[in-house]
Amino acid sequence: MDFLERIDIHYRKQLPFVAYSKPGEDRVQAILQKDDTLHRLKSYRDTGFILAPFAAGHSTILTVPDDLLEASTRKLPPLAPKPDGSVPPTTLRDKSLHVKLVKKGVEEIKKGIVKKVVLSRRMEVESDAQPLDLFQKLLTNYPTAFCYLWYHPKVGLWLGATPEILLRLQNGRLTTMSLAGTQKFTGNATPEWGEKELEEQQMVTDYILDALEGSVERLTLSNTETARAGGLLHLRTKITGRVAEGELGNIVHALHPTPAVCGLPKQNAFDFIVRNEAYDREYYTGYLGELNLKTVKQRSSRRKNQENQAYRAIAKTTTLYVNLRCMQIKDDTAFIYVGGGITKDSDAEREWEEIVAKSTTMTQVL
Ligand SMILES: C=C(O[C@H]1C=CC=C(C(=O)O)[C@@H]1O)C(=O)O
Repeated sequence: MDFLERIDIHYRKQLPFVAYSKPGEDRVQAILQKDDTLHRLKSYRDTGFILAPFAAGHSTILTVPDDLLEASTRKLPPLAPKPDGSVPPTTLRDKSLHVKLVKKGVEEIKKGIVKKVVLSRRMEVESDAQPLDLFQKLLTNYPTAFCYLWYHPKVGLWLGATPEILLRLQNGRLTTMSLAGTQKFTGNATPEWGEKELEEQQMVTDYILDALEGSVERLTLSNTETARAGGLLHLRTKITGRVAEGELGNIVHALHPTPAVCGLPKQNAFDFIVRNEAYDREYYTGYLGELNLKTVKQRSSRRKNQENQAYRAIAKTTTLYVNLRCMQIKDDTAFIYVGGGITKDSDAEREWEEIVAKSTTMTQVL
């Protein structure tokens, strides 16, 4: 039985699982939990796959690695999106509400209450697509993103293709990134950036450095570069350092939510978001990924089994991604979550266009 079939059977039995592919890797992995217990994360020493919300109103969920699967993405049948399948699910009402929200955010900045705030919305599209087909399209379309399909019968079904890593920790070496600023990719992978985007991204870099100082040694920054994410480009600076044993939870809490998804100062931006966005972000702009897991091949000698290799955890690696460019599927509706960083120089119309462009990462596969 192949990788997709096994996941499909698990999903039909309404049992929790997550299937995912890391940026640039040509393999897809899955963690299957054998029963439908809702495990909440107790400690950052736990092992499994976590899905954490933006705000504390929802739980951080741990998918327990009862069964681990892996396959080569090259062996999965590629599913390309429909060429005309990128109509953004927007209405005039959506637009006017978002423009109003952004203008309110800019006023808040002018009053000096916040310096930056990330404002988002949830768009709805009718869809009867099969989650596994959507996941395959994500894999085909966004090989440089972290693509995932996450399911728990007591929580719901989420999927996405995010360009942003929250952190990676392996053998005491920490990697994170400051990712912000957006423009459409129009063929030039190294375009000019405006002041607004440069400033917006610098704020994220400064925040991360400040948050990590004290708990991370030998902090090092890469040059700031342009990173492509589907049809979009962002500014990215990679940050690395050394971390002592047992610091993971503190580092996650110091980083999340970064100004790439919340704002500055953090608490004021957070309060503004909760009071004004008028919907619940749930797991959008939260984070997800492997916690203290390292998978190592136990090669099967039987050839027909080679797609479904079994794995066991032997060393501790944590790789968490920020849950961006994602959607939640409920019955026949896909809820697409998108947002953008607002600074004093934001133009509300342009901010609207930016989130419409971001929404096409998901609408293209629907
Ligand atoms: C909040 C989102 O993107 C963040 C990450 C990269 C660029 C962003 C921006 O340019 O605003 C956002 O900070 C989103 O995609 O919903």
